[in-house]
Amino acid sequence: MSDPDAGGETGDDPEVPSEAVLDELFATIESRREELPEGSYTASLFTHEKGENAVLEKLGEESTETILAAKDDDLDELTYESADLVYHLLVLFAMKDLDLDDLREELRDRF
Ligand SMILES: N=c1c2ncn([C@@H]3O[C@H](COP(=O)(O)OP(=O)(O)OP(=O)(O)O)[C@@H](O)[C@H]3O)c2ncn1[C@@H]1O[C@H](COP(=O)(O)O)[C@@H](O)[C@H]1O
Repeated sequence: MSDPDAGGETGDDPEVPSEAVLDELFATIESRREELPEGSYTASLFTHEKGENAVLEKLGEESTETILAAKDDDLDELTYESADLVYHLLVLFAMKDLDLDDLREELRDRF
């Protein structure tokens, strides 16, 4: 995870109920995209010299790490790597002008 002193907003904030965490995270990602603060890892993904390939590569790495954690039955590691994976997926969504409602609608349509 990012250093919480490097500009994180959600962290362990007790004001954010767990069911709102994804929305808060996505709002933070969109804010980083708009403001591009220095020292922000998220902002660096939006300005990376590799363009969107930077986040696509991270998605590949985090997917592999998630799979390896599952194969090892390491549930703490599986949770940690899954969070990395979801975070990078949300950065990709923001890059593509998609949002969580697009994901929710797609999932709901499968009920
Ligand atoms: N949720 C995340 C988040 N998850 C993962 N990461 C970063 O994604 C990168 C993952 O790369 P690596 O896997 O190579 O790093 P690693 O986890 O140290 O190494 P591994 O053990 O996984 O190999 C790290 O730099 C993490 O800090 C994240 N960076 C930011 N956020 C959120 O984004 C918000 C904004 O943070 P800034 O990016 O600092 O503005 C924060 O408040 C957080 O809520």
